[in-house]
Amino acid sequence: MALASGVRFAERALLRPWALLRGTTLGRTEPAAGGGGDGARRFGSQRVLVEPDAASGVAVMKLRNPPINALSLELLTELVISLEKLENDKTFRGVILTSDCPRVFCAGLDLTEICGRNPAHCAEYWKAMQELWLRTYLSSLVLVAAINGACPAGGCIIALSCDCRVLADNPKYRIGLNETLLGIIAPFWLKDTYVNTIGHRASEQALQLGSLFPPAEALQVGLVDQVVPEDQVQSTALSEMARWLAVPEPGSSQVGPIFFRSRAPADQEHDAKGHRRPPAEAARRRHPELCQLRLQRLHPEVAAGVLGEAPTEERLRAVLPARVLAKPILVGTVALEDSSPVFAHLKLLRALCFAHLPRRP
Ligand SMILES: CC/C=C\CC(=O)SCCNC(=O)CCNC(=O)[C@H](O)C(C)(C)COP(=O)(O)OP(=O)(O)OC[C@H]1O[C@@H](n2cnc3c(N)ncnc32)[C@H](O)[C@@H]1OP(=O)(O)O
Repeated sequence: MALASGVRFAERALLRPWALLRGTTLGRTEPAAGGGGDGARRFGSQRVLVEPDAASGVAVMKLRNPPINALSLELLTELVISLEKLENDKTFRGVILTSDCPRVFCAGLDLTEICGRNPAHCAEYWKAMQELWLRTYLSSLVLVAAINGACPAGGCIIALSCDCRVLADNPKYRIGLNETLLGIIAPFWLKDTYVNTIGHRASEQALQLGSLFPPAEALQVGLVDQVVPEDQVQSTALSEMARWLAVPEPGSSQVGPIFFRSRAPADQEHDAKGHRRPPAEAARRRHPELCQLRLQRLHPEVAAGVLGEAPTEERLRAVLPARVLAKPILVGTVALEDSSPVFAHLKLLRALCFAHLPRRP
């Protein structure tokens, strides 16, 4: 009986997906029907505005770090805290990520957090960036990116870690991993996600060329799932969310991680008997290094001594404590062109990645 009514509910939801999301709008918050208004209360922080709707179990999270939503340390931290709060509240099953700044979804890393800053600050910053990735990539919530502006580099990283991407049809809103053009090579965990999303050859080309795709091309290559007129981005994101959440329990609470990682190799997704692994475990198998990051801290020796001097693997090995070196750590995640004076200080990133990311088994 319960099963039958659940199926009927799902059918209704598929026919009218937005019905699941009554009370939720973007840009304003309507009282949740029958919810006593509790779901309509906004919360958040200075740079992240959260519009929760308890009735639908969906929250809209808006990045609000004008003018371009650069990922400052504060924004990264506030995003992680907001996501954690929603994840810990079992009322919520989905989050729509969008921008509160006109024309820009997110400009990526805040380069002022890296250029000319001391190693300790860079270490803290890079760790925060990785934490955000972990929080989104391994999230048990369904994440939909409502991309209502330009979405380069770190902005694209956030979008890629979502289950679904809806992009506004504006030729100025380009999306992609353009790090190469800044002299940065994307970390391998990012490369893997690109490959999972748009395929091997397309990723190879896009990463090497630092391509930023206009909407039509982004859709064609599979980087986004929908391109819609700008004024329909939010409503489309809500419809997409409803579609994902319409999957009946218990699957629906895990549908994001399962779908997101379903393109991982079968041996990561299934055990020896062919049974599907829980999504979190599959993710950990696919990206063990991401999970280890939680346990690792940048060692003071690294922060203090090596970073500013164009570190090499050998020099890092000479400095790092033996227990860290028990696992080889060279991943070559970020390489930088010394010839670029603007980004000269970004060479710090290289050491940070070395220090944080163990080699893949
Ligand atoms: C492993 C590595 C992982 C990630 C790597 C990264 O994320 S590196 C960052 C890469 N980001 C970019 O390449 C984006 C560069 N910015 C842009 O393309 C444009 O600024 C953008 C986002 C399309 C917005 O264009 P718009 O015309 O609206 O603004 P404008 O270019 O005039 O910029 C306004 C001011 O913001 C400053 N700024 C731009 N990007 C960044 C940034 N990433 N970090 C810090 N500051 C940034 C820009 O210089 C302007 O400053 P102002 O003082 O007003 O001149």
